[in-house]
Amino acid sequence: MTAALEINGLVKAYGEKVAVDRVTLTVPQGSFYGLVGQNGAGKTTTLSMAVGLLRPDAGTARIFGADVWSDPATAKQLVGVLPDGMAMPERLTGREVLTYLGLLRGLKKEVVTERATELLSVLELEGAEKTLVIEYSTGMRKKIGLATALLHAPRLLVLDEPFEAVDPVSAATIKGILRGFVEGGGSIVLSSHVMALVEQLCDHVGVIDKGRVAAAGTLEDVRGAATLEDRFVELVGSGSTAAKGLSWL
Ligand SMILES: Nc1ncnc2c1ncn2[C@@H]1O[C@H](COP(=O)(O)OP(=O)(O)OP(=O)(O)O)[C@@H](O)[C@H]1O
Repeated sequence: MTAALEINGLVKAYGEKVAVDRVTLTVPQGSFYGLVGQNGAGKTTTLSMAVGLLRPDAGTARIFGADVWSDPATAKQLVGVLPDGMAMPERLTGREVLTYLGLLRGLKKEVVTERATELLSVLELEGAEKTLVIEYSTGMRKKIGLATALLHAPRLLVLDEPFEAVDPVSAATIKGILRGFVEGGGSIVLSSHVMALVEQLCDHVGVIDKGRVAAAGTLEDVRGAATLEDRFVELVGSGSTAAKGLSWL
């Protein structure tokens, strides 16, 4: 079966700094894939290249077999993306953003209106329907970003830290939406720092450390008999060093 997302040998350097160093990962269809790594490990850079937002120095990314760079129209129709620090038209209301992006995606006006109403309601943004995005809180921005990712009913969702700054009630709603999406045959890749969340939601996990894949596979294979957090610290960390400083505190 064709993978939902297949990235092969992705490389990205910013000047001397190699942010992503030959990253190869396969996200099987129907899987809920968690990408974890420390701050600056290269998750956002990897995901940006995987969905065609950032051109790699080397390597390929395919979404259901469609190359993101040589066949972007096919690839981008199949994917919904929540980028990190999403740039949005800030002087539009949430509904206007959804309408604008839905029409750009080629959806019919009635379909956009119906889906926008439903998304704003499910994500509890109806109250902010008439508010400009520039006035949204960080969590509300995540939610409207998620709504834009879902609007065209993609087969793959790529979500960069979707739960960051989202309150627990909204997080529970989003978890429900994402689980339902996978149960309905969709595939998801999300990045997160929260191991418990990845353990709770995901069936596959990839650990990125200093731009490289430190481990990848099913959740069971990666964590073994340990918790994901213990395994993660074992793979990437020297966690105790932080505690040695700050003697003045
Ligand atoms: N536009 C840029 N210019 C220069 N360096 C960059 C740029 N974007 C990212 N980097 C560097 O590339 C590395 C990987 O960053 P990236 O944002 O991909 O990490 P991350 O795993 O998503 O981190 P976090 O968990 O903190 O969001 C970091 O060292 C970062 O400083």
